[in-house]
This record gives sequence, C-alpha cells and structure tokens, in this order.
Amino acid sequence: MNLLKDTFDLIVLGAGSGGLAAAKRAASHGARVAIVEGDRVGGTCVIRGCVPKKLLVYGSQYDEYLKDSHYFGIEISRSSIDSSVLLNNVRREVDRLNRLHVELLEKSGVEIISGWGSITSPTSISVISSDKSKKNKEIHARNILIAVGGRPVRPDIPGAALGWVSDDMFLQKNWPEKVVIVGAGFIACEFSCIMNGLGVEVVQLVRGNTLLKGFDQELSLFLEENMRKEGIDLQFQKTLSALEGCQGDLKVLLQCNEAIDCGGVLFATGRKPFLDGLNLDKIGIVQEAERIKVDSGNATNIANIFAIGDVAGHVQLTPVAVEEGRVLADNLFSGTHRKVKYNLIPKAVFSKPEIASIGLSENEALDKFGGGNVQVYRSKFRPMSQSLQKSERRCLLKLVVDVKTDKILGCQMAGEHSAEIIQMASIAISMGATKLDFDQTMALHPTIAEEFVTMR
Ligand SMILES: Cc1cc2nc3c(=O)[nH]c(=O)nc-3n(C[C@H](O)[C@H](O)[C@H](O)COP(=O)(O)OP(=O)(O)OC[C@H]3O[C@@H](n4cnc5c(N)ncnc54)[C@H](O)[C@@H]3O)c2cc1C
Ligand SMILES: NC(=O)c1ccc[n+]([C@@H]2O[C@H](COP(=O)([O-])OP(=O)(O)OC[C@H]3O[C@@H](n4cnc5c(N)ncnc54)[C@H](O)[C@@H]3O)[C@@H](O)[C@H]2O)c1
Repeated sequence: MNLLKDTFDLIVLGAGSGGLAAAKRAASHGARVAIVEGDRVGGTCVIRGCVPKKLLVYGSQYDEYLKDSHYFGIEISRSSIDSSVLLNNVRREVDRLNRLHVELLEKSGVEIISGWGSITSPTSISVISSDKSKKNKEIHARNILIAVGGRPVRPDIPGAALGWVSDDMFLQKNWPEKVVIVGAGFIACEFSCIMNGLGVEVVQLVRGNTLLKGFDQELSLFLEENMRKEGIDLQFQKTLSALEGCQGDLKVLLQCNEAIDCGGVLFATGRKPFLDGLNLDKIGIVQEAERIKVDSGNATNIANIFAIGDVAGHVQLTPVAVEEGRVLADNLFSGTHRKVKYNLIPKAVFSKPEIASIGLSENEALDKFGGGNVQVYRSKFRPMSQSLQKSERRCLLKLVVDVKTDKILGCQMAGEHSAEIIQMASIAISMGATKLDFDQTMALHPTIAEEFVTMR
C-alpha cells in the first residue's frame, strides 16, 4: 500500500457539476483544494447527461427541417439517417469537454486525484485508484465535500439487466429499429422524442396516467397529444413484468399479459444517490430517504463534512448543484453567509415540443391560493415557422397571476425555443414582476415570446 499524507483545505469527492464548481470557486479564494474522481472529469451532465442529450436533441430535429424544406424552395432529393455518425460526433465533443474541464481544474490550481474516494475519518479520505493498479492513497483535509451524484435505477423485474439505462444510450454504436422506453419523467420523454426524430419506432410505457408529474397539467397533456401526433406509441397504465431475449431481440412482458417485441429497452425510471463505498455508516453521516441529510448550508451532521447536488438535494438539476457548490465555497473561504434560493428554479424538458416552466403551475397556484385568487392567461397558436407548411404544430404559453397582488406566480410554455424564452422570463419573475410590468414591456415582433407581453 502506498500511503501518501497531505493536508488540503478542501477535498471534493466527485468532479461533476457541483464538485467542479465548488473546487474551482474554493481555489479562487486561495484555498488548497483536491478533487477526487473515480470516472471521467465532468460527471453526469457533461459525460452522460445534459450535454450529450442536448446534442442528440439537435440531431433529432434535422430530418423534420429537411422534410419541410421544399416549402421554402429547397429541394433535397433524399434524406437518410445514420445515427452512428451522430453518436460518434457527440462522443468526440464529450471527449473535448472532458479535456477542457481537466485543463480548467489545472489552471485553477486544483489537484486532481484519480480514483474512488472513501471517508476514513472526518478529516481523511482513502482513494482507491481506478486504474488496474488499485493503489490506495490516504489524503487529509480540514473540510470534505461529498458531490458524488446519483446513478440510474432499473425496476426490480426478471431480466432487467437486459435493458439500458440512460448512461448506455450514449455508448451505443447505433440504435435498433424499434425501442421501448419505460417511464414518464424527464429522461423518458426526452429520449422518446430524440429516438422518434431519428427515425426509430418508439413505444413509451407509463405505469400511471400522465406524463411529467409535477409539471403544469395542461402542458403535460399538450406534450402527450403532440408526441402521439409525431408517431410515438404512448401507452398508459402499462407495467412491465419481465424482459426476455438478448440484446437486439427483446421481448417485453407486461402485467396485463401483453408482450412487445423490440430491439432495445430504456429504463428511464429515476435515479438514486450513489453512496456505495463512501463509508457513511462507519463515519456516522446521517441519511434521509437514501440521500445525505444536510442543513440549509449543505452541512451534514458532521460539522466539516458537506454534501451538495444530486446526492443531497431533491432537485436534480445541474444549475442547482453548481450554485450549491459555489455558495458553499464562498461561505467556507471568503466569509460570506450566502444561501441558495430554491423558490424559483426554471425547468425544461427537451422533448418535442420543448416545454419549460418557472414558478407555480396553474394547478399548484389554485391549490395554494384558491380559485378566485388566481387568473390564468393563455395563448395557443401556430408559430410563424410552421405557417408555410400549414403544419399542425402549435405552441402554448401560460401566465399564472395572483389576482390580489398582480404578481406573476408562474410562467409556462410549450413550443420552439421555450427553454430559452423561460430562462429570460425567469429574470423578471425572480425580481417580482407583475402582470402590469409584462403588459408595459414593449413587444418584439414577430416573435413567439411577444405573446407573453400582449396577453389579455
Ligand atoms: C440523461 C440525463 C440528462 C440530464 N439533462 C439535464 C438537463 O438538461 N439539465 C439539467 O439541469 N440537468 C440535467 N440532468 C441532471 C444533471 O446531470 C445532474 O443533476 C447533475 O449532473 C448533478 O451534479 P452532481 O455534481 O450532483 O453529480 P454528478 O454530475 O453526477 O457528478 C458526480 C461525480 O462523482 C463521481 N463519483 C461518484 N462516487 C465517487 C467516489 N466515491 N469517489 C470519487 N468520485 C466519485 C462520479 O463518477 C461523477 O463524476 C440530466 C441527467 C441525466 C442522467
Ligand atoms: N431537462 C432536464 O433538466 C433533465 C433531463 C433529464 C434528467 N433530468 C434530471 O434527472 C432526474 C432523473 O430523471 P428521470 O427521468 O430518470 O427521473 P424522473 O423522476 O423524472 O422520472 C422517473 C419516471 O419513472 C417512473 N418509474 C419509476 N419507477 C418505475 C417502475 N418501476 N416502473 C415504471 N415506471 C417507473 C416514474 O413514475 C417517473 O415517471 C430528473 O428528476 C431530473 O431532475 C433533468
């Protein structure tokens, strides 16, 4: 065993969204920082999440543009899709970003230690090298930050190992002609639309009655309707009982005694914190519902051990992990007393159509304030980009307003660029904008977003 001793101001476990942000911010304040990563620097978002997913979303939109191009005077004789090219290009971009994040850490003066970390005392970490040598290294710090993220979960059914989880989607050489996607959340809806756009036949199996629980119900129904129009075979109240066969030739068995043949199955059935090997029980770090329990300053029950991001929070989004990391580093090393603001977190699903929201949905506002106290403004129309081809595609915009104060409680949108538009609306809403503020804003014409300032 190679035992090396060193004392850092901060050791970060996990070089994903939260860990990278915390490590770089702490180093910028002059702290001596090490970051321990067992896999590739970049974490879920960069390597197997937001970034490669969004690139696939872009790729999945081209075929539709090409099919519509003759309305705009462009004749293309034939378009064919080879997803292996897209997948290779996406992997190349992920490699570039991985190298970039390593360089950024080095430039910030953060020491990168490759391997899987395990907490051996409140001030020490044992790192088992992830290469073949499996060497062990002991490092020491005044503060430890756990930012190890989560992993996808498969349902507990016979043959579950035959299915993919989202990580596997980015590793495929190509996709089969037909896939079954299980789940109704972010990943299920995004991948159903990606695959559908890339010409794969998609069956999406949902055990409940609705898509995207937690989103505005009208938006989720709008998405459901549009996904069906795009040709996705959405089936509600369908629960899997087993998977049989082999990769490329699978049989999905359902509890209702039906069976579906397909080439691949994606389990988009949620994620859970990755606590394996951290040694939390021995150290006495308290957990709650499989997450690390933290206070409002992201401290665990052990004063100098902190946790951020997916391993601790209930909101699994990159900007939340990043903000938690930066706030923590500022508070530890530059004497601030900042708090993360969780009340207004914008969310988007990069489905087709894209949907995005900030603040309260119509149903949440009605539950909270009661019927007479909430006014909902909505606009549903065919965007100009779809007019020459007379497409059936529509967009839907909603403003949820508090009648007493005129404050905008929520803003929702489905349709092209909705994530970009809601990001900008978030600034106004975070500043406490009223419906009158929106009404008194000069419109920018012709745009989709101008509807938000002209709704009556
Ligand atoms: C398919 C997919 C798409 C997504 N799309 C979006 C999106 O569009 N927008 C958005 O905001 N969010 C998205 N997310 C969620 C987002 O990726 C996560 O919320 C975010 O990455 C969480 O950051 P984190 O720092 O908590 O953990 P992670 O980014 O998961 O990083 C944790 C890191 O810790 C490492 N690690 C684990 N255990 C150890 C150990 N013992 N020692 C050393 N290292 C360890 C892991 O290898 C990993 O690199 C998506 C997620 C998925 C799966
Ligand atoms: N655009 C984005 O911001 C984005 C994209 C992808 C992921 N994410 C983040 O990653 C997290 C994880 O995504 P996700 O889609 O895996 O989780 P999710 O929690 O959004 O959805 C999980 C889905 O699986 C279903 N499910 C769970 N167990 C099941 C079972 N045994 N059988 C059938 N269905 C089952 C649930 O009912 C739910 O519909 C999200 O909560 C989100 O925070 C964000």
